[in-house]
This record gives sequence, structure tokens and C-alpha cells, in this order.
Amino acid sequence: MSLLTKIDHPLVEHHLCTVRDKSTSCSEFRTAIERLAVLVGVYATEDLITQPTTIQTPIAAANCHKLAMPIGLVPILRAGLGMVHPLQNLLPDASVWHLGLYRNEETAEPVGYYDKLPSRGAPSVALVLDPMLATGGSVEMVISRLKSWGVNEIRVLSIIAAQPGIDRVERDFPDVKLYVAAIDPELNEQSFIVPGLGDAGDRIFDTPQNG
Ligand SMILES: O=P(O)(O)OC[C@H]1O[C@H](OP(=O)(O)OP(=O)(O)O)[C@H](O)[C@@H]1O
Ligand SMILES: O=c1cc[nH]c(=O)[nH]1
Ligand SMILES: [Mg+2]
Repeated sequence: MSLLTKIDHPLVEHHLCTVRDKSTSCSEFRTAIERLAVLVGVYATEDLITQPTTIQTPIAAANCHKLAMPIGLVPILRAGLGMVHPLQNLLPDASVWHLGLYRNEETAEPVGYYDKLPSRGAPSVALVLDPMLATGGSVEMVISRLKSWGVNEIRVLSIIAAQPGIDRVERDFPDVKLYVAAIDPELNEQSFIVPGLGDAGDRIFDTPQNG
């Protein structure tokens, strides 16, 4: 059974046009990433476990359901920060655990530079946030770290994922669920996703690297 969910939804298609377009402004890009993160987030949380509870409305008692497990959001710095607020809105009680990685420009291998996870207290479910899954190296480094921390269930939320990166994560971590808005076929020589959207972190934070 594949644990990959590619979200087919007209709103996803619409907002993907905005993030892919090189003429989209930085603020429009951020907003579209947030809208896509909500859409991916809804699908990535649709089977979270809830427990029954009774709520007193102004009229009568109502049978309701509350989320039953501690959930952690794990944005991969920097670009993953662009998905935090929309997911926090959906999951206001989730804790947020930051991990900082960048890709070496020559090798495309991930380099870790920020990790303050405590030795204990891992959430039951971790939602890893990163708009881009290219070679899969960054997300695999994070998955390994979360597993060694003790997270039981890991779900990766991405906006655009490349097929080679998906294949790699499915091969190395068959228990990890992937939720993506788009699957692109390939990577270029610099390991950028084709057609992709360029460098997500630079477009979110308006830090162009080449002019
Ligand atoms: O699947 P991979 O080949 O590892 O590539 C994906 C990673 O690359 C980007 O981060 P980047 O290194 O550009 O850092 P940034 O978010 O600080 O821009 C992106 O946000 C992912 O974290
Ligand atoms: O295409 C890519 C690949 C990695 N990181 C990005 O931001 N974009
Ligand atoms: Mg980047």
C-alpha cells in the first residue's frame, strides 16, 4: 500500500499556478503557500484519532470529538516556516519543533545547523513541514532525527515533490506518510525540481541569490 497522498482539488491547482509563476510577488507567494498548506493540512489530518467528549452548548448537551494525541509541527528551516501559521491555525494545541537544514550547493546534501530537540517529550504524531521535496535528502535527515527522538508516526507535508525524492523516501521509510499538492517528474543538474517553483525559501523571504 502506498502511503503517498497527492491532493486532487481545484483550489490546489489554482494556487499552484500562483506559486509556480516567476512573476508572482513575494507577498503573493507567501499567501499562496499558506493557502496550499491549509489544503494539504486538511488531508494530512483527516484520520487523526479523536476521543468522544460531551460539550454543553447554550441549548443542550452535544456529543463531540476532540483530538486525542499530542501533535508536533516540525518545520524545516527556512522554507518550512512558510507553512507553520496555517497549520497552527488548524492545530492550535500543536507544539512546534524547528530543525534547521540547508543543502550544500555543490553536492545537494543536507547540512544540519539547528536542532534543539530535548531528549524527552517527543509528540506521538509529527507533521514535517517543507514546501519542497527534491532529492529527499533533507526530509530523510529529519525523519531519522524524529525517529531517534521517539516519534511514533511521521507525516510529511509538501507543496511540490519530485518523483525521485518520493521514490527515495518510500524506499527508505515505507512507514512515513507523504501528502503533496503536486508531483513533478524530475530534477535538474543543480537538483532543483523541474518545473518546480524555484527556491522556495528565497521566494518566501525575498532573498534572491542571483541578482
Ligand atoms: O529534497 P532536498 O534535495 O533535500 O531539497 C529540499 C530542501 O531544499 C530546500 O531548502 P534549502 O536548502 O534551499 O534551504 P532554505 O529553506 O533555507 O532555502 C527545501 O526547502 C528543502 O528543505
Ligand atoms: O527546486 C527546489 C529544490 C530544493 N529546494 C527548493 O527550494 N527548490
Ligand atoms: Mg532554499
